[in-house]
Amino acid sequence: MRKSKPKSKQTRRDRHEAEQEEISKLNQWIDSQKPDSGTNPLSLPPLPKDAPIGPLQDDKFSRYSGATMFKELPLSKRTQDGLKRANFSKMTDIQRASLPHSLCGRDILGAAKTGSGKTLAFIIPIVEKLYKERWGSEDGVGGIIISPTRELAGQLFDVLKTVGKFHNFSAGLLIGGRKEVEMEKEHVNALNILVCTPGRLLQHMDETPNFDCSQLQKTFVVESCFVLSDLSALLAIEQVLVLDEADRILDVGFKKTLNAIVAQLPKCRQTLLFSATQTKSIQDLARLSLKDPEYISVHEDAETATPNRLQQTAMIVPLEQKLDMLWSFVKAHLNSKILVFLSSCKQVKFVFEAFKKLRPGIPLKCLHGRMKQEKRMGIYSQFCESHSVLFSTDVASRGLDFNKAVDWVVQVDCPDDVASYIHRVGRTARYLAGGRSVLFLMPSEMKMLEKLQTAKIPVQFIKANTKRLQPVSGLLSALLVKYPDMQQLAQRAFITYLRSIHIQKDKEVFDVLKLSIEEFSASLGLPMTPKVRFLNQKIKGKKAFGKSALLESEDSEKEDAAEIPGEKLDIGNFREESVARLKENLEIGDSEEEDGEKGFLQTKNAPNGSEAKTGEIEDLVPATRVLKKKKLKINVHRPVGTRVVFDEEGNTLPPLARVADRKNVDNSSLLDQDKREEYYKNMREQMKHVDKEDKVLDRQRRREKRIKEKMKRKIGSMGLEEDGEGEDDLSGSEGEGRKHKRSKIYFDSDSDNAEMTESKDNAGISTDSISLADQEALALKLLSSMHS
Ligand SMILES: Nc1ncnc2c1ncn2[C@@H]1O[C@H](COP(=O)(O)OP(=O)(O)OP(=O)(O)O)[C@@H](O)[C@H]1O
Repeated sequence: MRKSKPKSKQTRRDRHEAEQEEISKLNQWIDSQKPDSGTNPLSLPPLPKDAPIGPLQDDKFSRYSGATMFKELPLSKRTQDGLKRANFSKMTDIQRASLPHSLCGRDILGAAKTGSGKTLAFIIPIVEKLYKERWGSEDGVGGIIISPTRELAGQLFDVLKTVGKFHNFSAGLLIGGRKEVEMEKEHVNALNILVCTPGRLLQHMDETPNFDCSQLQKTFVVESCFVLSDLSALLAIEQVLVLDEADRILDVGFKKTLNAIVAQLPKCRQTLLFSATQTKSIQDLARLSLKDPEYISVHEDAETATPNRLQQTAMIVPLEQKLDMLWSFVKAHLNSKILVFLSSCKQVKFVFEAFKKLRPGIPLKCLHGRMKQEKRMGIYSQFCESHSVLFSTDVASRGLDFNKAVDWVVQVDCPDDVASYIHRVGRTARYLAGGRSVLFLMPSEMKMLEKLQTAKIPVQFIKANTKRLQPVSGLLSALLVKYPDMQQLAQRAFITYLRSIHIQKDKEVFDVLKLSIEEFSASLGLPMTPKVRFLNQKIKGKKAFGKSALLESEDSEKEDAAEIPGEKLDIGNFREESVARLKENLEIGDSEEEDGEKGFLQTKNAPNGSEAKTGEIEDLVPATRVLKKKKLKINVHRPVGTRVVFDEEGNTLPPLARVADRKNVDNSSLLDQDKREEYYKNMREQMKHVDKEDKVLDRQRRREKRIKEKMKRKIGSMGLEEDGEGEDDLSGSEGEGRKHKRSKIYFDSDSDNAEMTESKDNAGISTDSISLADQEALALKLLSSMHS
């Protein structure tokens, strides 16, 4: 926000008086023209053109409810200047409907389609409120905006800086994953507006000296962000709490953190909640102590729940063809900006690394919750700038407004529910822009299509043209042999995907037993299907999984534990609620790591009914402090060095039982580990051999080519016409021959794709990639050796 220049005493006094006068006029204007509670300003006719704005004769003021332009609202000149400078002049529907109410201090529960301008609808009231309260640096924190993800918090902070450019407030971005927490603690009390993620806010509430919210009297909550004002100042008069993506912040994943935050806020506050998929749960609203909130849902009666300019399609893609389809899609849209959603961090990592090595011809990026914060922010900014493909988990699904519009949203893995679908596709077609989306559905997930249609989401079902598929599984097999690290990534992707399906709440859509597991494993390039312990019982007797000689993977076991701490048991035995919690934990892991850790602690109670109950009781009593990582209790009576092992039901096993059990039942794990090593060793040998052969062949081809070119030149110099078709015949290597092939077009390819040349295929690609010709030759060899 603006840095004030040194001014003379007189100038400061004059300015102060002018501001005082402006504030007094604004307050009179707001008071005299207040819309009635419960009315919808959108239903009022717009002000007549050229009608006077603001103070009229006889101490009257113009009507601001029903206004269509920002300049018709009772806003300070500083805010008006900030809006003008950012070229915001005409209000969107949600702004028109909510601002007249929020400016006069009411609590708001706002819902509007994605990309419809909800951010300004809560930033403006905060800035205005603090201005009218004459909030200054010595007053401390006056408003808090809470966002579920760090990237979204960063984006909201930027909007705040834009609108508040001409104000004198100080504002701070407090998000997890940053090392400067100590420095933050020193400055946080001097900030007027905080934009933060829930975990970091709570950390400051708990750890920062004098960071005391008990003085808060008013809070606005907007769209899954909270804005709380002045946490520390003794003279704090009013505060604003904003929740952006409110339904997300209010759901189970953030429950404890939010309860702990709210417990430290005074009950009397203005609260603004906004989301494209707003909560209507009375319990949620009670938790926030909303007072007669204005429920503003501007698109409730709209024909569709998604933006009108969004073209949405869905198609059936069997699990084992998802990567082929994605690859074909990317290759057909090399000039687009594409956002690809996958279900877990591991999926994202694997697909990103694999595709990067296969060089599709467009820069690739990935974003997930396990990345370092600086990297996350860097990727987010880069994706704003350039045409590229961003593989992401749901961490990018809400609120983000990528600067240069996203052309396509591709949902490779089915969203958890309708709300999640709405937010994901909402990353495109923002404000007045158009956009397209495609959803891959497995045959077993077709119920999702029905649910979308019931929720007024116009998804057009299209048939995939499988003839145009460009298969990649062969290439992936080759990659896995060449890069041992990729084997691990593939295995982890495989297991976490199955787990993500297994723990889904909506069993009508998600059924892990309907998945073709072996084919899926092969499609990732894995030579054998890793054994998934949690599916063991279900696999037995099921035809779909029947014939596989499953390989137990110790690595994958570790990975499972890392994904969901405390979960070593058969999730199938969990109560529905516990499963829901696990799922939440997975999600939180993506959005807010520190919260995620806290959530994980709940799962330890899950297998045991009574302990789970304790967790429920805890939920009801707002903690003053959300649990940090639970300290391990040391059992002093346990002999040093003994390992406690749990069976699939959660019972402890005697120390040697597991070994004995393995002996009796299955010692294939160790054998298979050896087999696997052997297999990869053989593969590497074969690859070396194939490599040698290829080199010889290549040399031979090049020699032939040189000879032919020489002959051609000779013929040319003898005055004979050159035969155009002969050129193709002379093209030396297979790879070069392919260079002249056009990339296949799949779906509605971009108009300019057809111009794409092979040289573009090298853009943004890592140096350790292998050429397409090499890959294909290798893949063929491998496949034939695998079948023989
Ligand atoms: N009055 C306006 N005039 C012009 N552009 C606007 C206006 N209001 C918002 N925008 C632009 O519209 C885009 C979407 O706005 P915003 O991010 O606030 O949407 P949203 O409703 O919060 O979306 P989501 O539900 O995805 O969070 C932004 O690029 C923003 O700059």
